[in-house]
Amino acid sequence: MIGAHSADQVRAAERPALDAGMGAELMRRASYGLALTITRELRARRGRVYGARVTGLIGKGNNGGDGLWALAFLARRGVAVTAVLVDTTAHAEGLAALLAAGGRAVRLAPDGSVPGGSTDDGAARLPLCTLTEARDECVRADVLIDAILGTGARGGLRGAAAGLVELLLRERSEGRGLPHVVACDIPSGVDPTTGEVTGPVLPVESTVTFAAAKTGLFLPPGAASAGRVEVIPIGVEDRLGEPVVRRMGAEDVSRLLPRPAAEGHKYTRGVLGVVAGSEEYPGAALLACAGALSAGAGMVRYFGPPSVAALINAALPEVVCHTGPELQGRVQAWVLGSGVSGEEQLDRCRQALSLGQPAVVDAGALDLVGERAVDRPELILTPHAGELARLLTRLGTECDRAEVEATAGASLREAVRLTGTTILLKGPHTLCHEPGGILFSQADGTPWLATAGSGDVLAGVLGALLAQGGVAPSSVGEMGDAGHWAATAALAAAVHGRAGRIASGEADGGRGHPISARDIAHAVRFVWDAP
Ligand SMILES: NC(=O)C1=CN([C@@H]2O[C@H](COP(=O)(O)OP(=O)(O)OC[C@H]3O[C@@H](n4cnc5c(N)ncnc54)[C@H](OP(=O)(O)O)[C@@H]3O)[C@@H](O)[C@H]2O)[C@@H](O)CC1
Ligand SMILES: Nc1ncnc2c1ncn2[C@@H]1O[C@H](COP(=O)(O)OP(=O)(O)O)[C@@H](O)[C@H]1O
Ligand SMILES: [K+]
Repeated sequence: MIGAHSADQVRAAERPALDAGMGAELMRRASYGLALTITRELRARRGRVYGARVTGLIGKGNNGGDGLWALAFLARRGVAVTAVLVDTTAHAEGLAALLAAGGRAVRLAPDGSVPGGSTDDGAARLPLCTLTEARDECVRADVLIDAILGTGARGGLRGAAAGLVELLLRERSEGRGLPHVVACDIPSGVDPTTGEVTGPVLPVESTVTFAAAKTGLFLPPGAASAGRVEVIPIGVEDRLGEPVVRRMGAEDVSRLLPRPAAEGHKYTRGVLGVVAGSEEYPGAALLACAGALSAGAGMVRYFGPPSVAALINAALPEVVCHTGPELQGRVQAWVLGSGVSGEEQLDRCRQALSLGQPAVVDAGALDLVGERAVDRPELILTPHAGELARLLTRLGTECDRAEVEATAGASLREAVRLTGTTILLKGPHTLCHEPGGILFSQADGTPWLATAGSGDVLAGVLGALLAQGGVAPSSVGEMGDAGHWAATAALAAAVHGRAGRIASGEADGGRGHPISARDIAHAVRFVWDAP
C-alpha cells in the first residue's frame, strides 16, 4: 500500500528538523537521492554515466536548490551538467556547489529574449540565454531535471518558465523528441496537494519525491503528468501521520482478493443481484453479469425484461434470470443501473435500493440518487466525470465534465458529502472515497480499457466483490481510517485495471493490443493468480 501526504503534512513533518538546523542535511539527502536515480537512468540508457549530459530547469526556491545539488553530484561523476535558472535568483549554496563541481549555469532572460533584470545573489553574474537557447540546451540533454517548483508552488508556472515549458511541449507535440524528464519532488505546475493544474506542465517519465508521495501525484489531472513515482526517505517519515490518499499495490490486491473457504458453498460465497440492461441496451446486462461471474460471485441473479434474460441465458447459462416485476430470491449485494432505461427497470432498481443492502449504483440508476436524503456508504456510485458533473448539478453544485476533470479530488469529495454515499470516479486514474474515509487512487489499467462496455464489466466486478463480503474488516483496520466501502471499490478498480492489462497483452510485457469489454470480463479471473 502506498500512502500519499499533503504538502502541509510534509512541511509539518520537516519543521522540527528545520528548526534544529538540519535543513541543509535534508536537502543533501533529497538531492543525493535524485542524483542516484538519474545515474541509474543514465546507465540504463547509455551503459555508463561518465560523459552523459544532464540539464536542470531551476526555480528560485528549495526545489531549485535540490536540482542544483543533484547537478553538482552528477558533475562529480563526470556528467556534463547545465543549470538553466528560470528566475532572477537561485538557491545560493546550491548554485555555489554546482559551479565548484565544474557545472555550467545560465540564466533565462526575464522576458525570454532580452538581457536584463536585477538579482541579489550569484545568479547575477551568470550569462543570460534566450528561450530558444534554453530549449536547445534542454533538447540536447540525455536527462532533463524539472526543478522549477515543488511544495512551495502557488498556482502554475508563470513568465519565462512558462514560456520555456510551452516551447518544450511544442517540440514534443511536433514529434521532435525530448530527453527523458525527471521531476524533482513534483512536476512543476501541478498543485502538490490537489493535483490541479494551472498553466503549462511538462509531463515527466518519473518523479523523484521526498519524504512521502505528495497527494497531487496521485490525483488527476496532475497525476497524469507524474510518470513513475519514486519516494526518497529523508528522515522525517515518522512524523508524517496518516496518509490522506492511498494506492493499493500488487501485494495488497493479491492479499485482499476474496478466496472461497474450504467448506464454502455457492450461497456462502455470495449471491449478486443484477438489475441492468434494457431492450435498448441489452449488452450492458450481459457484460455486468460476465464481469461478476469472472470475479467469483457464488451465483448471479438477473432481473429484467424477457428479451434481455433470453440473451443472457444463451451466452451465460450460469446466470439465474427473473423476468417478473417484483424482485425475488435472496442476494447479498446488487448491481443497479448499467444500461438501464425505461420505468420498468428503474422501478426494479428502486425496489433494490429500498432493501438497504450494499449496491453498485451505475449509469441509469445514478438518477435515483438524491431522490431522498441518504446516508448510505454501502451504496457505491460509479460515475465517470460526465456523470459526476450531472449528479453534482442536480444536487445544486452546477458544473460540467471539464470542471470535474480539472478538480477531480475536490469534486469527488463534494459529491460524497452531498450524497452520503461512497463514490468510485472512473477515468485513467480511478478515485474512490466514502464519507469520513480517506481517498484511494488506482492507476492499474491501460488506455485500452477505454472501450464501450468496460464500465459495465467494472460494475459487475465490484458487485461480485461486495457479494463476497468485500475487503475483510481486519484488512481495513490495517489501513487506518481507510473505510471498508472505498477499499472494496479500490480493489475492484485494481482488478479491472489489471484485467485490462492481461487482456491487452501488456501484463506479459507486450506493447498492448485492442480489447473489447468481453475480453476484459474474461481476463478478470486471471487477476486472482497473477504474480
Ligand atoms: N523544506 C525542507 O526541509 C526540504 C525541502 N525540499 C525541497 O524544497 C521544496 C520546497 O521548497 P520551497 O518551499 O522553497 O518552495 P519551491 O517549491 O522551491 O518554490 C517556491 C518558490 O517559488 C516561488 N513560486 C511559488 N509559486 C510560483 C509560481 N507559480 N511561479 C513562479 N514562482 C513561484 C516562490 O516565490 P514567491 O512567489 O513567494 O516570491 C518561492 O520562492 C520541495 O519541493 C523539495 O524539493 C527538500 O530539499 C527536502 C527538504
Ligand atoms: N485512459 C484510460 N486509462 C485507463 N483506464 C481507463 C481509461 N479510460 C477509461 N478507463 C477505464 O475504463 C472504464 C470506462 O468506463 P465507462 O466510462 O463507464 O465506459 P462505458 O460506459 O463505455 O462502459 C472505467 O473503468 C475507466 O476507469
Ligand atoms: K519540480
